[in-house]
Amino acid sequence: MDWIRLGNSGADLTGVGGRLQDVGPEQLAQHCRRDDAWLAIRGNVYNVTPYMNFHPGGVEELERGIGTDATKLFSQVHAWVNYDSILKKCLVGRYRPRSGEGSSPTSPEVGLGVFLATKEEKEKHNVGRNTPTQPPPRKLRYDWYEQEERGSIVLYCQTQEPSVKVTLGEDNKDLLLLVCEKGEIQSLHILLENDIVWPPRLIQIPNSSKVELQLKKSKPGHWKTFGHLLQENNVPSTCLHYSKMKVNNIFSVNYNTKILALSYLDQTFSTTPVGHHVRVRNVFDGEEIERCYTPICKSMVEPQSEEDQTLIYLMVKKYETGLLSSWLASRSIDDILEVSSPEGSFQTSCLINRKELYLFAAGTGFTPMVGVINFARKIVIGKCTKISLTFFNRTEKDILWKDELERLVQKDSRFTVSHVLSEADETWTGLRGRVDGELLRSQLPSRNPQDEPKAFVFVCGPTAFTQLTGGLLTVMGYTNKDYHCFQG
Ligand code: HEM
Repeated sequence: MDWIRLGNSGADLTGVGGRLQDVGPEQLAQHCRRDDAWLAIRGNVYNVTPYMNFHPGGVEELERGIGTDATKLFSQVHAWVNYDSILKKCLVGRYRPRSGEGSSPTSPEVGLGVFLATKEEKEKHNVGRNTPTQPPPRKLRYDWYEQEERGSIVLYCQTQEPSVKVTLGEDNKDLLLLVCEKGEIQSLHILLENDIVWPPRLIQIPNSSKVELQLKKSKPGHWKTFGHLLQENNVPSTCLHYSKMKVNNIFSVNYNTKILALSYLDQTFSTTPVGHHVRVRNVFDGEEIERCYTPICKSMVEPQSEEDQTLIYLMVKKYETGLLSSWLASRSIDDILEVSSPEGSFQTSCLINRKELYLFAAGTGFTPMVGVINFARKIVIGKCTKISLTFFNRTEKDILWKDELERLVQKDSRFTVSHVLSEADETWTGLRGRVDGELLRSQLPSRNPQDEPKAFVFVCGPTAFTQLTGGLLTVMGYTNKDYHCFQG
């Protein structure tokens, strides 16, 4: 709490005035003292000087990483720690290893979190400007083809699950596409040849890094061209950007949990990569409080409608002592919320050749599993043959989406669910207890280091649950390449 308070105090925790900059290895190495300590984790450089005395593992431990790219060390010790959230006020900029090793350098204005900024903001900040010393930016490759009723823009991305934001102007012709991946935002701003109908449909082609945006023409017919390109940009991105979103619909899940369907205020929608989360923030008595939520889908069984795609679904559990969660759970339709762009470190590439997925979730730690299950079910090449969810809750009425999970079991024979209750009543015939070695061994085969790895494990829940499960997995022979812990 003291650390959060310090972050909200307005003090400059970056030590450099908050202006984001590129940092190379030499500059990073100069900040290697307890009273002037920077370190890099997953491409971002943080000033950890003010965090030293707050680090739960102690000053000496944190000192082992300072002045260096501490990504490996950090992951070895506690890959599950949500460093980007804890250190967000300490962000100095992007880590730029020697030329050839990393991506292109940054111009100062790029840290403006343009991914979810409006076109006006983008123009105002001229985010695409490059200084003459910069190498040419990697451009987003795309293709276009059409049929009588529809046109399609195919984007060739770098990863399988990029974050994509689509905005259509009021004239229904002015189309802005923003693709955010690997710390960069690539944009295409197109004035289409003719009007289209909102919303377009975004399809992530399974097993490929291609994304297809299907545009429904307002009037069927042949277009000579797809329109003309107004601007294309590539800018590094390090910051979150908050957008105002409206509560479009509310669905009850159980006695203390709801699903809020949120929409942008204009013709915009965005996708969240698997396992990534957004933040919702609000100010209470002058203090800003935020909480992370992993967007889910409306249903794991029913196909997604075009409208569903334009909405962000958040499963919100009301915690009696949680200021933000109680506030969020009491929102009504048409209320406005502030929601961040997606963030997270999970990459679906770790699932390549893993045919069996074992998911261990406790309480709302279930929400990242929804995206993982949906993604795994879509894999065509190197298909998953087993998706096993072990879901820990206190009582039967706490189980989230119990019916939906049952429906999925009926629909997809690869999917199984085992519920484990810690405070079950006498009528409960399923598993009881908390996570321990015996329970884990009953749900998951041990990993033989001689065998080709075929299983991948996901864990999400409260910190104690995640830590304990992570430790038990290690005992069962799983290495940190075989499992991923989402922050609970
Ligand atoms: C890179 C060098 C780092 C090292 C060697 C290191 C080491 C450690 C160690 C040994 C612990 C104690 C684990 C235990 O008591 O079981 C710990 C805990 C912790 N560290 Fe770090 N740490 C590093 C960086 C960081 C950074 C940059 C952050 C910040 C965001 C951080 C946040 C935490 C947190 C939140 C815990 C408590 C974890 C928990 O209880 O699950 N650490 N660290």
